[in-house]
Amino acid sequence: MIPVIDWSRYGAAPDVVAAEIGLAFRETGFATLVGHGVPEEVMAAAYDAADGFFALPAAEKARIAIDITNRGWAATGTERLDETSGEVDAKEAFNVGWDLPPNDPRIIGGEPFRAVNRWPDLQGFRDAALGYFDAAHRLGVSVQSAIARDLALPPDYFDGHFDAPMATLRFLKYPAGDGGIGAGAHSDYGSITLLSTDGEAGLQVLGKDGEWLDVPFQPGALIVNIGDCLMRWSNDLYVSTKHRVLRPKRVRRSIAFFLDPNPDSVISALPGTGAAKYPPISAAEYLRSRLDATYEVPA
Ligand SMILES: O=C(O)CCC(=O)C(=O)O
Ligand SMILES: [Fe+2]
Repeated sequence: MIPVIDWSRYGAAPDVVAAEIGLAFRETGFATLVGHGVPEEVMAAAYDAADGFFALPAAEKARIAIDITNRGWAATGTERLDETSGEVDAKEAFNVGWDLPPNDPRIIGGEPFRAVNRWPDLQGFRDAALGYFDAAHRLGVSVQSAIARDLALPPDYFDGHFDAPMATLRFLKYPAGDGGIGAGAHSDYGSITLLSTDGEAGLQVLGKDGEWLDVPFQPGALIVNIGDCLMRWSNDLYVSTKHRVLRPKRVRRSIAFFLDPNPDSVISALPGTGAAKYPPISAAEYLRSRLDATYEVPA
């Protein structure tokens, strides 16, 4: 069961809403957010931008192919989210990262995951992508503050961990097909993920009994789920749950926003979560290790 949480109540009743999302993260790691504050027109503009991009000729998209900084186009067949399966994912994707100018000292200094974004030559694309990125980032920081409350930490506990984060906005497109896998079974890598889908079925979550359950679609809502970084940070108090996308009957689009901490954030058991089960690790090191495993598609 994935609970539906009306986020517009968070301002007036922060502790109540924090307890609701905390419970969801302890039980399944998934919730559906309505009243989340990402404007409808921002979401619509992002879908339009994504459609425009995916319709470009492959040669055009290949000019901004995904690189070590996790920005750009991932062509169909270049990813395998289920590292144990022999199947590659039938999807294509485009990633936008934390936006910086080329002369930013963090880029010049070689900080991990700091880079300029790779933009297609499409009118309005950059504004639409960054508009969605900013709105999702704001919501993500607000969800992190609820997590702090749920864990009896000061509400601003995470602020310094997400003010220049390794966040990735990812446009996804799954081609229509007959059977097979759109995105292999996986748990996400980061702290939290905010996911919008276009209503075409396919997303499934692995239940505790080992059965795959369809995630119900709610127009305009955002699915929020936690990733392995937050599971580790919370000393396994929260659970990141496996999910997958079946190859859809019709073309399916979705927009994911992966919120990973600042690169130099140290991920070690949060105060009050008991004896640490894992050694400390920097958020950048953790993300790198997970991305490397996903992209290691044998020839
Ligand atoms: O497209 C979706 O609905 C889910 C995608 C997903 O789970 C991911 O990219 O991590
Ligand atoms: Fe995922």
